[in-house]
Amino acid sequence: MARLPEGTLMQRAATGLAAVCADLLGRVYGRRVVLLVGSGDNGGDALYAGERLARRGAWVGAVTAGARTHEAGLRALLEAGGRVVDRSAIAEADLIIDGLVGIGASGALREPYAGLAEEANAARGAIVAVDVPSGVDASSGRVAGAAVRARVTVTMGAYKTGLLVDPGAAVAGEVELVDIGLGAYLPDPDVAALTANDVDDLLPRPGKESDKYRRGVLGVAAGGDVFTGAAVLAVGGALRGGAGMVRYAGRRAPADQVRAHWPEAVVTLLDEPSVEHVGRVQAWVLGPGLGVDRWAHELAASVLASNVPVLIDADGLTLVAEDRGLLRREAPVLITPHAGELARLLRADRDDIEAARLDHVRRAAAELGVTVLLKGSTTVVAEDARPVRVNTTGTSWLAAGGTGDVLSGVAGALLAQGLSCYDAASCGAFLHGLAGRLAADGAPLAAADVAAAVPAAIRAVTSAGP
Ligand SMILES: NC(=O)C1=CN([C@@H]2O[C@H](COP(=O)(O)OP(=O)(O)OC[C@H]3O[C@@H](n4cnc5c(N)ncnc54)[C@H](O)[C@@H]3O)[C@@H](O)[C@H]2O)[C@@H](O)CC1
Ligand SMILES: [K+]
Repeated sequence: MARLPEGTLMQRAATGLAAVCADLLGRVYGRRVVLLVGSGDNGGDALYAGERLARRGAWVGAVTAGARTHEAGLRALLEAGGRVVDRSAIAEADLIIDGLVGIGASGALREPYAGLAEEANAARGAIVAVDVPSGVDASSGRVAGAAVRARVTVTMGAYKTGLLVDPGAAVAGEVELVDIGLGAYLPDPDVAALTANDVDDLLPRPGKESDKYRRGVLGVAAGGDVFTGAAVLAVGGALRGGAGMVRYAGRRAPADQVRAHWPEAVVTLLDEPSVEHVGRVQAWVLGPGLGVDRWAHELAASVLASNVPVLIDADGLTLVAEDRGLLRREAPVLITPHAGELARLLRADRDDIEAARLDHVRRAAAELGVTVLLKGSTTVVAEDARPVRVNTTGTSWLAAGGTGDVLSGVAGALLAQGLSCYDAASCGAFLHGLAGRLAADGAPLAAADVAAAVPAAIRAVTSAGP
């Protein structure tokens, strides 16, 4: 890269930041903007953006929080008519620019930074965070103490992992990337996100010589006398996810429900907890609504004794948490826990997992020797020696009963069609998240709607274009 004059990157960052702020304000002239300025270059970005807004007629006040302040940035702000103010100005601001700390932060916010973050959160003005919301660890999404809750985060040069992974993602608001001329991505080699084009490339498509068997047969061992719906939803997800055929195996009550909802599925009523006579499948989904009694345990053992990939979810995870020996098998295993289920599997604390999802999903993959899809408001997929894939689709409306059963069906169908656990999990999460958005469209959804929207999600990635 050719050498850039010192400060060029910061000027580009400030220009992008000021443009986003001006958009958010609508009219700049006469509006009150307060800058929270830390001692590093993150504060410098805020000061130069403040200079630009002051030149357009905004009232701009800087609250300087550190022992030092970016000297040239402060001079520029003062020359443009801005001023240094005390923290009481925060409450009256129309817009607050958070330049306390960026990627140079370490550990929980110290005082006075932490208190300023809380005051900004309590104020009426919208907050624009510079690079990352202060208090969020840019490389992991960890929040160790107080953190700014931003309306918009303007991030420089690259999407930081901490903006994609909770709890950081939850406080970042909308994320706007400013290209400062370093290329759009400064790759963190340990984290990746699939795009619609990646998913399009990975998705299996039926060819001329395909028949239902060659397209992939998925076995579903799910549902019990209590949770019959889980079986219906998992089979629905599997059919919409492109399995050539779905074989359902289970007890009377869920089997009757599956038959009634899905005449396409081949149903085997099990008298014994064994799948020996179910017929050939290329992969299994095990666990949604299955129960955790002795019968369920034996059925799980029978499924896991097969030589095809198995996706384990829900009650299946409770069963393997009690008997980890079930996971010892040759063929691949994909587990799809939420934080509580992973806590039981790792004998860890649920809150610790929520606070450091990347660390725990990596640990689970390494310790259990399986592929792990950790569900949550950001879903992450880990496999030993591969980058963690962070899912960028999804919507909070997906936090509804039964959506996880649909996900296991969709990802299971991709496994049966020959994708690896890693690709099936990450493509499954992508399509499921997108289907959730399409189904919700700003309003509550039911899990069955998500399954119904999976084909539209597949069409959307196919037509996304290169
Ligand atoms: N690196 C680059 O190429 C560019 C960086 N830019 C900006 O520069 C930022 C990074 O600047 P710096 O490296 O100066 O670091 P920061 O400004 O992110 O933070 C470092 C300062 O914060 C203090 N600090 C660290 N942890 C703290 C804590 N927990 N509580 C209170 N204070 C704490 C440190 O003592 C240090 O003075 C980026 O986030 C971005 O905003 C942009 O100007 C564009 C170009
Ligand atoms: K910041």
